[in-house]
Formats: sequence, structure tokens, C-alpha cells
Amino acid sequence: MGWIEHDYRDGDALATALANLLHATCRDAIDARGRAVLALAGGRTPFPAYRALAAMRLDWSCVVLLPSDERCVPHDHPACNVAELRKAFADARGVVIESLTTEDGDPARSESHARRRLAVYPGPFDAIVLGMGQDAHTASLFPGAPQLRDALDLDNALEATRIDPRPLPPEAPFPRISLTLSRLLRTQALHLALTGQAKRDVLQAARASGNMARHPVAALGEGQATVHMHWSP
Ligand SMILES: O=C1O[C@H](COP(=O)(O)O)[C@@H](O)[C@H](O)[C@H]1O
Repeated sequence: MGWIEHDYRDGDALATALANLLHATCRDAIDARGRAVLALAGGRTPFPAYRALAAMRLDWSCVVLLPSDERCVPHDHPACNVAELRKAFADARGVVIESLTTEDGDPARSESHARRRLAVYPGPFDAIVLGMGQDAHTASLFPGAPQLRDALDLDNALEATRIDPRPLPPEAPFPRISLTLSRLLRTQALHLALTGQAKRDVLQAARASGNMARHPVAALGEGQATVHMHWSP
């Protein structure tokens, strides 16, 4: 649909603003439907916002969180996104945190597991928060992955897919499970959180090229939801 850019003076301001937006989203969804469902990126960037959100008052037993993507590692591995989400929301009593992977992180079993869990939440997400890597991947839609083409196909009815990044990113060299583009875009609100000028430049180049195979993040503009880009230096 379109992109709206929100610039903040620093990471704290970004975290506070994003946490306030997500809090309002959850409150409204709980009032309207009795439940809020959020999909949340892993990595490092959005965690200050998640921690700020977790400290807010909310009927957390009415909130469901799902990772946007996951590394295929055992759940006690330091690179596991859902383990980091569980830590960030440890004080949010009653919150339900779904996992896209099996406990052992086996890629094939995790892909089936993710599809089964997603089928429990057929409606649009109330909000999704995404991040972006320096290579323009978002969720785990990595340029060069053999599964990328199908994962970006908006007619693909599958909601989650295994992704094998090529080359494996050195900071997290694992196969992944990612929501597909069609599932990522089925959301009432779409937030993309970025820090640093280098990532801003990558996003600008991605949007200018529109080449989704090289810059998967550019595909976020393909849906009905406005992409709210939250950036701080
Ligand atoms: O591997 C991943 O990377 C991206 C970006 O992470 P960041 O640490 O640079 O913020 C993240 O959005 C994604 O969920 C994660 O699996």
C-alpha cells in the first residue's frame, strides 16, 4: 500500500513509541474481540520495545505472541528467537507465546509444526513487528535462498516455510522457519523497526530497486497494510 517513516532521536524513544503503539493495539483488539495476536521479529533491534511493552498493564492472558521467523536451533540455544521472546515477556503473566519450531529445532519437523500452530490463528494479526538485516532480509526471507521465490509468492497458501539462507549469515548460520510473505502481510498493522544509517540506506536502495529477489524487504510494500518504518540512529 504505502510506507510511512517515523524517525526518533534515539533507540529509547523508538522503543517507547513502538511499545505504546503495540499496547494500544492489544487493548483495542482485546476490547473488540477478546484477544490480541501479534507476530514479532527476533534479532536484536525490537527487543527494547518488547521489554517496554511487557512492563505495561494489560490483560496478558488475552495476548498471543508468535515469532515472525525462527532459527532452527534447540530452544535452549542462545540464537533461538522464541527463547528471547519468552525472556522479554517473562513478567507478562498469562501471555501465550507460540513457537515456530520443535524443541530440538529440527528443520523438517519444525516446518510442519509451524504450519499446524499457525492454523490455530486464521485471522489477520493485530500487528506485526519486523526487522531487517544488512542483506535486506526481513523475517527470514533471505535473498538467495532456494525457497525464496515460493515464500514471496502471494498466491502461495502455505503460511510458513523452511528457508536455507545461501550463504548462511555468519552471525546466525542456521536454517530457518519463516512466515511466508502472504502470511506476514495479513495484518492490521505492520511495523518495521530499524536502527542505524546503514540499514536506512539498505532499505532506501531496496525500495528504489523494487527487486524482491535481491531485497526481500521491498516486498512489504506489496500488501494492503501501510508499512510503518520506525528508525533511530
Ligand atoms: O535473523 C534475523 O535477523 C533480523 C534482523 O535482526 P537484527 O538483529 O539486525 O535486528 C530479524 O528481524 C529476524 O527476525 C531474525 O531472525
